[in-house]
Amino acid sequence: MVDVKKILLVAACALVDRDGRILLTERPEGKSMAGYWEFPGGKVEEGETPEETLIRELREELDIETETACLAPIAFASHSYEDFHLLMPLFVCRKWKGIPRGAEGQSLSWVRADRLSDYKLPPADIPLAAQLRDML
Ligand SMILES: Nc1nc2c([nH]c(=O)n2[C@@H]2O[C@H](COP(=O)(O)OP(=O)(O)OP(=O)(O)O)[C@@H](O)[C@H]2O)c(=O)[nH]1
Repeated sequence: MVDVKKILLVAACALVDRDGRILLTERPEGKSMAGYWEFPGGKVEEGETPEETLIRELREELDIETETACLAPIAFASHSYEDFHLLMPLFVCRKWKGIPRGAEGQSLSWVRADRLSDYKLPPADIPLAAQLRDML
């Protein structure tokens, strides 16, 4: 039988600060891929656009507010994990209100693009880190 994997649509965001550093968040204990550093974001729920997902996730995860006009799509990941195939548009956001904090207890790190590869990234994110390094 052909192995058909479900496509999982996840929206992710590279928040970029005034010094050009990118925010990574650490996946907490108890979640899949705990200890990996990722871009904030999450699954696109039914009826949401990826931009709406990010506005919601950034509020829930980091306690900051942004808007669609501040989200620029720049790349995507297409990666097969064991249980699903991840399709993940990556947006850049340079403008938001508030100071990002780990509202769900997760650790945060502001990272220069050329240091992203020092972090343990999910396999899907490795090509994205290289693209960000070239683009930012
Ligand atoms: N947010 C985010 N998810 C990523 C990235 N890279 C990557 O492979 N993923 C994967 O995308 C999937 C969906 O992310 P999620 O944050 O909504 O999922 P989760 O495991 O927290 O699910 P849950 O909310 O049901 O507990 C996870 O399997 C996650 O590992 C990334 O850079 N950011």
